[in-house]
Amino acid sequence: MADLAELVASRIVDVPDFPKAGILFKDLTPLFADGPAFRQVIDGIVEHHGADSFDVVAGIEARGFVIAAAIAYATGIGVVPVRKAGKLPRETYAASYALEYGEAALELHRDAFTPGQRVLVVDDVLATGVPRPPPSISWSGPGEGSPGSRCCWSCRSCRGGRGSRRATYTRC
Ligand SMILES: O=P(O)(O)OC[C@H]1O[C@H](OP(=O)(O)OP(=O)(O)O)[C@H](O)[C@@H]1O
Ligand SMILES: Nc1ncnc2[nH]cnc12
Repeated sequence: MADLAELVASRIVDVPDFPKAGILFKDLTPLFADGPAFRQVIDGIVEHHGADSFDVVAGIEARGFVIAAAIAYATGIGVVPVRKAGKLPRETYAASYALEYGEAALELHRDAFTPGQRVLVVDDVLATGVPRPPPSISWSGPGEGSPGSRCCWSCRSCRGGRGSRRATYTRC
């Protein structure tokens, strides 16, 4: 796991003051672009959680889609997009939250999950950690209470100018 965390850290580029002054942006595009490294990370996530421990994977727009789709393909399960407001065509559940550098609202189709389904929720970076559903976001309706919330990598010291600039990555 330490090796994997080091691999991830080595493929992330820190971009100061993006998208606004004071934010140290963690750019994961080099990790996504490196086939062997990306595969190792996806396999590591699946191994960490256990391929039999979830029935569906949900990815948070937009960078979470990249990871969720890869996990879904690797495990042969389905993927549910958790989207920014207004993108999904049918009835949704929605929740608003504050990002490290703004506001956002996430939605998912009301019939995205069935009761009792175990959902692996993935995203690329956890900065404030507010929008991890659930329990941070209380999705209601079918499937309520059943998902296991997981963020792939949490990023400490993301906030430029606050504390150390050295980031550490831990799988939760
Ligand atoms: O812990 P937090 O403060 O919530 O920050 C992390 C979230 O912010 C980013 O998404 P963003 O909304 O910028 O969207 P993007 O993936 O479309 O770039 C990132 O991909 C996470 O979803
Ligand atoms: N510091 C950061 N780097 C990359 N993505 C982010 N999303 C929210 N904060 C972020």
